[in-house]
Amino acid sequence: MAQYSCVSGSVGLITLKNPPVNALSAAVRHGIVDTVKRALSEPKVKSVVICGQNGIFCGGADIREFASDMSGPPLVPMIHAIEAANKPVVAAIEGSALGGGLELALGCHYRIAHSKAKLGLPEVTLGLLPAAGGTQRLPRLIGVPAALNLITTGRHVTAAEALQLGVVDQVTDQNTVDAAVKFALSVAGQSLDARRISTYPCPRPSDLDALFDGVMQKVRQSARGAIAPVACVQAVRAAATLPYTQGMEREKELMATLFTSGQARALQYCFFAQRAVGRWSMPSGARWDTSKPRPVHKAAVIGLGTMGRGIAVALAQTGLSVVAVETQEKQLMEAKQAVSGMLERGAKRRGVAPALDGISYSGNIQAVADADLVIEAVFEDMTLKEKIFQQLSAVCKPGTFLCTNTSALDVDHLASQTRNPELVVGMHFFAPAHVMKLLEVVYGTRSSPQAVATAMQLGKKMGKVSVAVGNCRGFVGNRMLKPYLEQAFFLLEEGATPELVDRALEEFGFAMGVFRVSDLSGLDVGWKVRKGDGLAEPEMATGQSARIRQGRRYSPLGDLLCEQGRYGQKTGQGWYQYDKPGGRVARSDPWLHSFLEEYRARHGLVARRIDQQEVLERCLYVLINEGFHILEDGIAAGPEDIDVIYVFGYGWPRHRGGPMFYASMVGLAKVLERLEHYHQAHPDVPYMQPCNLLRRLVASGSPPIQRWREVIKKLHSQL
Ligand SMILES: CCCCCCCC/C=C\C=C\CC(=O)SCCNC(=O)CCNC(=O)[C@H](O)C(C)(C)COP(=O)(O)OP(=O)(O)OC[C@H]1O[C@@H](n2cnc3c(N)ncnc32)[C@H](O)[C@@H]1OP(=O)(O)O
Repeated sequence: MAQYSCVSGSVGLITLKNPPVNALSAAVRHGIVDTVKRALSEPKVKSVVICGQNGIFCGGADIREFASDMSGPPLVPMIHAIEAANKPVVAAIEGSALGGGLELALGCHYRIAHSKAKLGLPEVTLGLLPAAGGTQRLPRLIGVPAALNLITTGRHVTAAEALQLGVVDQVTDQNTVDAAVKFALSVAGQSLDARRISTYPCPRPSDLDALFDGVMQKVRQSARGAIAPVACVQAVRAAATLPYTQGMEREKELMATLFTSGQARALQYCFFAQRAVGRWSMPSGARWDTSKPRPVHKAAVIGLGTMGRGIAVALAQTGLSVVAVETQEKQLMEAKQAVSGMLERGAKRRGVAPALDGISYSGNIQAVADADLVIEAVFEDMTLKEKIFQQLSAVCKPGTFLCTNTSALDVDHLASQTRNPELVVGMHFFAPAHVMKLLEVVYGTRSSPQAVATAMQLGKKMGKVSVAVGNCRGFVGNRMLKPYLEQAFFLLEEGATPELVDRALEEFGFAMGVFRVSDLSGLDVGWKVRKGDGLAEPEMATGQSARIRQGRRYSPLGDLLCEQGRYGQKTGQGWYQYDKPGGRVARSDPWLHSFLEEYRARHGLVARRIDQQEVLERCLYVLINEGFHILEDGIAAGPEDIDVIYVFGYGWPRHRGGPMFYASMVGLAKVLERLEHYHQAHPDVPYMQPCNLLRRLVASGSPPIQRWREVIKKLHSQL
């Protein structure tokens, strides 16, 4: 709703009220229409101020309404009526003015923002465009290049930048509503002819075609198949080339296409999923709202390799006091320099002072004794980690939380090395740890809710999207990755090439296909893991047994490349060739193709034609199938957890909503049918047998993803 009052004798004050972000629900839009009418009709009112309650102007259209009820006054005529008013209307912007919220402000004649306010048109991140005149008014106000930047990226700008761009007229450090009322009094009675943005001519850059062609090319490249950024460029082009009313028609047309697209649904699902993962729960019944985190003032990192350095930087950037420990002297010296450099570069980018003093270094594990929380980040070597956890348990003050940055190892086993297993959790960061947004917080069978709550809160403080998951080999992300990678190897055995597989995945929207990513991260990483699992033994790579390991079909292709010293980008050769070790441009490698042909001949395999559809179905559906197993096992509490992990940690295209959402869009019955088909065609290929939960969901009529938790709950209660 919107509340109306008359203040300072002649100012109509309209306050938007819809906690927590004053989204423009039908009730709020009704409220605005009614209160604006009232303010304009009351003779004593000479000017109007629109503000939002609780320190936030408006978070935009109510996204929840998009999936249900779109009745109520539409935004476009509502904003038009404000702009057409014959009394000055001033927007008092505190907190955020985003999306429809900023479009409402652009319909006002003046905008005054608090210095801490953030403004933006983030619709593109929801698969939409600013369709309440935003694509037509903003370029008229701030010019085409700046408007294109804001609308196609959806980035939020500070009040200072908004002032510099000309989005707002004034920035204040004082009470924004008071400042706006004072301003409204000062402009009462003045002509509004020059204040209606829709009447401005759109500044037309001389190189208009070149500008739009260049932007469109860039946008298409980075959009990776997302359609909203492209539509945003088309809408701004309409502003630059058409009269306002025709531009508005074009905006509406483009919005209609986006609005009904699966991409908008996927991106809006992601928006809510990202928030839902914060409301974590554990099978024990412990939950986010009943588990209190303990404050962390001092944190420590053990091991300053690539991961440890990134974690130390991310911790220091939160303002915590950090102790960084590395027992190898040379590595410690190098790490000190590297961490300082990373902190300095990060601070420069953010325009703040580097947190160099917040971090101290030591070669001795004793230095972590008074830390509130320690993150172990040494090599993935269980024996080494066991030793460190035994030492930490002896050295640390009582109550210190002990976390491991393992990407796959058993958190319960590490906890069993300590005196207080309830204080142990996994904190699985993704490389580079100071950049990547994802954090898997892994609870073991004995982890206390407080330990989980503390790790989740610390993750949030570090700017991470933290997802609480159960303990199993590979947790959620890497457990699902395994069948995906294996499937890609099997496809090569059957006749595919790395180029074909990668092209299919990149056209689907991944930034890089599976083989390019493997080359980038280093083929030796997986090789080491497979060796640790007793799979990649060189003597096994010949004869009949080469393709059967531990009683299961296995492809040794990755191991064979590593035996040749082909570790990927860093050695200049892997699934592709590079111009030099460390080179970035991947080229098709004739050696690799001959190697694959020889391999197939040696094993009596006849190459067949494989199309992109098969690549996608086999790689993605086995990954999804494992996701269903993870839900069935209770390792992830809901599909949102899996989807957030894949979008933020594994480059899954956001506009496809994450693997589980994608499955729901494809149709669960179809996913089941294709898995059954491939399982029958390749009975020895692991991971293709459809999961029980998937069958169960299909049998219950393929309910929408929001209702899967009910089916899972029922399934668990029957076990
Ligand atoms: C043929 C069909 C044609 C259709 C024509 C339609 C014409 C429509 C015309 C115009 C359309 C305009 C589009 C929009 O305006 S889309 C919305 C754009 N706005 C945003 O993207 C902002 C989203 N919100 C945020 O970025 C943040 O929430 C922020 C406002 C910065 C506050 O952040 P923070 O303090 O961290 O709080 P949370 O993010 O945790 O949010 C708190 C809860 O509020 C819920 N929320 C937030 N924004 C919205 C919203 N716009 N609508 C509904 N709900 C919202 C959020 O989900 C949190 O709740 P919960 O935890 O329960 O999920």
